[in-house]
Amino acid sequence: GGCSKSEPTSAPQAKSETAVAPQAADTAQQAAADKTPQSGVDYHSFANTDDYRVQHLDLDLTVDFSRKILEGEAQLQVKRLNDKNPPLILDTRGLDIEAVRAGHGDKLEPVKFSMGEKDDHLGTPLKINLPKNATRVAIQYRTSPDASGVQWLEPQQTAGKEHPFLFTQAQAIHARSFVPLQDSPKVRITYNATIRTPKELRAVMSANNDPQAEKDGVYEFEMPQPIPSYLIALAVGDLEFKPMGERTGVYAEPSLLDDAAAEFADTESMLEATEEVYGPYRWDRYDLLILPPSFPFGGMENPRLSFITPTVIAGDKSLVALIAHELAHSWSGNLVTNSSWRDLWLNEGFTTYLTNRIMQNVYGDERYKMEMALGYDDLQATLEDRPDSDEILAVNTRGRDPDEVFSDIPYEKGSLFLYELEQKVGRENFDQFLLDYFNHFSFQSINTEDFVKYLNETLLKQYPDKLDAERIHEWIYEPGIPEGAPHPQSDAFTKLDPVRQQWLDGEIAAKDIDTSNWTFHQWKYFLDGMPEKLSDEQLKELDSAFGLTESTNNEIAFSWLMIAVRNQYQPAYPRLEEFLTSIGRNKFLRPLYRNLVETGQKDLAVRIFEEAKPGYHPLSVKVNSWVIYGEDKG
Ligand SMILES: CC/C=C\C/C=C\C[C@@H](O)/C=C/C=C/C=C\[C@@H](O)CCCC(=O)O
Ligand SMILES: [Zn+2]
Repeated sequence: GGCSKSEPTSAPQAKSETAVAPQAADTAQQAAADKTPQSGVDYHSFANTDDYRVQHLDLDLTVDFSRKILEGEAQLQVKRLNDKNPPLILDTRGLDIEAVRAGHGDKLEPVKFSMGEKDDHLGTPLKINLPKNATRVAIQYRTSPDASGVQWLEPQQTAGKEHPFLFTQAQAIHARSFVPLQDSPKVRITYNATIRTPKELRAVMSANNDPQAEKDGVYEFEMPQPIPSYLIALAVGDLEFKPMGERTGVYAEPSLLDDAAAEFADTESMLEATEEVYGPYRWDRYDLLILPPSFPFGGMENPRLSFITPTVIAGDKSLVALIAHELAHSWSGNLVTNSSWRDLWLNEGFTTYLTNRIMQNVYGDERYKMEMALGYDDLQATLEDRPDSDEILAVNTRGRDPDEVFSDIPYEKGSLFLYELEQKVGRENFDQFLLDYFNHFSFQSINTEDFVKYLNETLLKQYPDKLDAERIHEWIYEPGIPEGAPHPQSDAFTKLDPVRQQWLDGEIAAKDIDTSNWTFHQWKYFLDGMPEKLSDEQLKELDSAFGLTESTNNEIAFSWLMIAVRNQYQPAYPRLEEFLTSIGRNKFLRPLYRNLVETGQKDLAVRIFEEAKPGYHPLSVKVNSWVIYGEDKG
């Protein structure tokens, strides 16, 4: 599968034998990428990024499904930031380092290297003694079968059941489990890759994929824009492509392709709507890759190719806000990036705010208000659930596993903060601010203090009568939500409250409620607002009137199963088991397992989890082990 250098449709380029000269990123982009954040340490990386900055990666990996490993070579182009010449320290986790060479260009000589002490959360530092002035390092290595950032799927875990599948998930600190590098979002690199696969499979990456690439077992990729390591991504499987618009298309297993292309047909409109307000799309194409159901998230914003769960293919476009979210990351997160995981809200709060705006633009005001109101309700639930320290936007992640700190606080509280700014200065003025912000920091990694400094120099200075520095500080550095914060509501929801109450009071039968025009949002609101306890009769009446146990909409099924678990409604338990063993998305798994444990049903949780575990992503095994066993059982 030769893949062209820049245009996704040109003929495969002849492959040179020596290491491909690093593609010079656009110098302005690289200069932006090299800007060291003004402050802030990344506690989740061993890399000595004050001495060296990796600028480019040339990767050459062979995919071995029989041994479940990736093996080959990573060549790093390294920029020296001083003349001290200390060892180059890189992040690894579970990598078997075979040999290391260093030097200039393709004149590389073997050099001494050593593995440091292993850390439970961070993995193992790789220390490399560099010859004076060496700027290129070549590391021969292989990954381990249980690499934390790679899932190897057997054919029966895929839609087609014939071929194996693999995909990587690097966010937050899992790139180091499949590439040795400076695994910190403060470092931005361009990359080229050669991926060698079994001939019947196709490889795709967060790079310039070529849908015409011949399935000959060798695929070449280039990512010419500097990106943080958590956005390096690879998938290999029985993948075909279907275009949806001029710059958008979908990769999926053949049996899913048509449904996925129909479900996400509005992606091009979303792309255009976002560009109109927030500036040009910098990444050439915006394609989607549909993963098998074990994918642990709704989506992952890998540049040029968002990885998407099949659980949002609902048949009615009801769950496409997820696509808007991953697309919006092309501005917030991928173009302007958090320089450490403490600052995740810069990625996710901005992206959640942009998602709501895209949904309003493409699907209208009512849907916008429902999405905002559901987000607000999720935030309230999480604020009750998390310790105060985790409610802070610039959250202290030091010494903690980012996967454990992760919640929807940076998403929904961050978005609500930006919504308040919009309400105070006016939407047009706020959009101008965001446009300027994305342009000012494009291809840079910044931290919370960089953002606050920029806000003080712009919006706060322009509207001193409308904005208050102390309140902004409270939003960012204090737990909870400031007094008087906006509370988004939806008429489509508020009119459901009396209907739900009339049913609960026995004044109306479930079958007499007109649900014919309800969107998934209204179903979710109606079900999530049910009291903690319902009688068996009530549960049976809801289920028989609305067919909830058999709902094919995974969000509706999830809300219903949460009710079924806390009421031990046995008729839904076969569906519960099928749901937990066939889907790997933690947004659904964690609350259901927690609900089972907290309602005295731990034995059932253990039995289902142990049965489902071989099919779960390593991340899902880890985070749900915490929920069920209260510790990391691996
Ligand atoms: C404050 C926490 C700091 C860092 C955590 C960063 C990442 C943690 C990792 O576990 C999650 C990464 C990927 C998330 C991908 C998609 C999410 O935006 C959506 C998750 C919910 C869903 O499934 O829709
Ligand atoms: Zn996101």
